[in-house]
Amino acid sequence: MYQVKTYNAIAQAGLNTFTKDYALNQSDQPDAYLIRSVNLHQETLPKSLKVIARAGAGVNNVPLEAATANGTAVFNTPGSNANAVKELVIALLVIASRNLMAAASYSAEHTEADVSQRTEHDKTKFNGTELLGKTLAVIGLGHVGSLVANAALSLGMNVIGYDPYLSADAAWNIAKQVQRAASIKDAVKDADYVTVHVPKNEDTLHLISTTELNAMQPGVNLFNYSRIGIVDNAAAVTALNAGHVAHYYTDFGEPQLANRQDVTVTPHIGGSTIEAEVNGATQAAKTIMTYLETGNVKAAINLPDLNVPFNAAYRFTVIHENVPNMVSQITSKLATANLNIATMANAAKDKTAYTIIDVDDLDHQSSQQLIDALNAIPAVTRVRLLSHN
Ligand SMILES: NC(=O)C1=CN([C@@H]2O[C@H](COP(=O)(O)OP(=O)(O)OC[C@H]3O[C@@H](n4cnc5c(N)ncnc54)[C@H](O)[C@@H]3O)[C@@H](O)[C@H]2O)C=CC1
Ligand SMILES: O=C(O)C(=O)COP(=O)(O)O
Repeated sequence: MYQVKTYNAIAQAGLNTFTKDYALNQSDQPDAYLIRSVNLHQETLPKSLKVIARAGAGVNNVPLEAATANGTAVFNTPGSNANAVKELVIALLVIASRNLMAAASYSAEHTEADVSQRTEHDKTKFNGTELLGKTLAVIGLGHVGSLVANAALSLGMNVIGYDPYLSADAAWNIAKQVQRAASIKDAVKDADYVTVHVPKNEDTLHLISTTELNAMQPGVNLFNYSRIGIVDNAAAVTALNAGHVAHYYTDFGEPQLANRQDVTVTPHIGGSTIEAEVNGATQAAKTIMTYLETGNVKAAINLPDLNVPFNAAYRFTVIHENVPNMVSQITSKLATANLNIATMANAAKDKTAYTIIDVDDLDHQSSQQLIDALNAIPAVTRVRLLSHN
């Protein structure tokens, strides 16, 4: 039985994906975590933990170095909630252009006596503009940004994108009318609306700060549905106070943003639709099962891709540092145990490497000795022995 520990509200339909070989929240020695936004940075990851699956996109809440050192694979569920974020950002573009928040609050305050005055006479206070023909800058054109860019095009907007690290797969999803900017400043200089869809990491902290805000034209509307800290909120408040930024919409509250007419904070609901939650939880559960049962890896955050059909009787998987002489050390331990290798594959990503070795015969008595010997190789962080049930 595999043990899975869940954090946050995980959609039941996703949890139902687990087969009868999986128990949920029954052990303090879990094989897997299935999480959303819980902050794991202060947690000590148990040695039993082989995999963390984040239902959703951002993994800034996961201590990636500690996970890698623990031999714990980390996955997210790319794209599972991208449509939810896209729809929210498009809604906010419409809200921004029509001054909808202020208009609705104004009408909500009406009394029977002044309803006619408020609905007809005062409507001139809430004239809006149209999105048609306006310019949207999209910073980050991955799963979310590409959908936002394409949807904005279909509303008749001019769309300028900036993403220096765009993957080939992501590029295929972007309509050719999206103009490509060479820098953030170029992307935002003519924009009426600027939206940011990048992961949070040390390179994107304060990606939008004073310099970038000053490069925008007065009256710009700014959207941060990525993460707190990607927009420098202190710089944003200065730009709002100066009237340079007209309105700031974000999914991430902070005291300095509170009680301002020119800031709209939503409570981190970008991915909070029934559909996105089911998609993410289902994808995460499948990822956990594939990794625990086969050791195969596709699109992990901290391990290389390695996909070997599991046809042999037994499989060793070894996570180790990406340093010379590892494969020969590993195979020499198998040779010492008199094991014949049926299939073997190895791949590396950054500082980490991963080796899969399939064998047909294994003497159970000596298998633990072999696992111990492999674990004793200094740069090895995790050894697993898998077999078909
Ligand atoms: N508010 C919410 O509930 C949600 C927030 N998010 C946030 O949005 C982020 C983006 O999500 P996805 O589009 O699904 O991720 P993704 O990984 O598909 O796309 C991110 C894109 O940002 C680009 N990028 C990275 N650094 C950049 C930089 N310095 N400048 C410009 N582009 C850069 C990458 O090349 C990639 O194309 C997530 O990492 C997460 O933090 C995602 C989903 C829901
Ligand atoms: O997927 C993401 O990165 C999100 O921000 C969504 O977070 P959540 O799963 O709603 O806590």
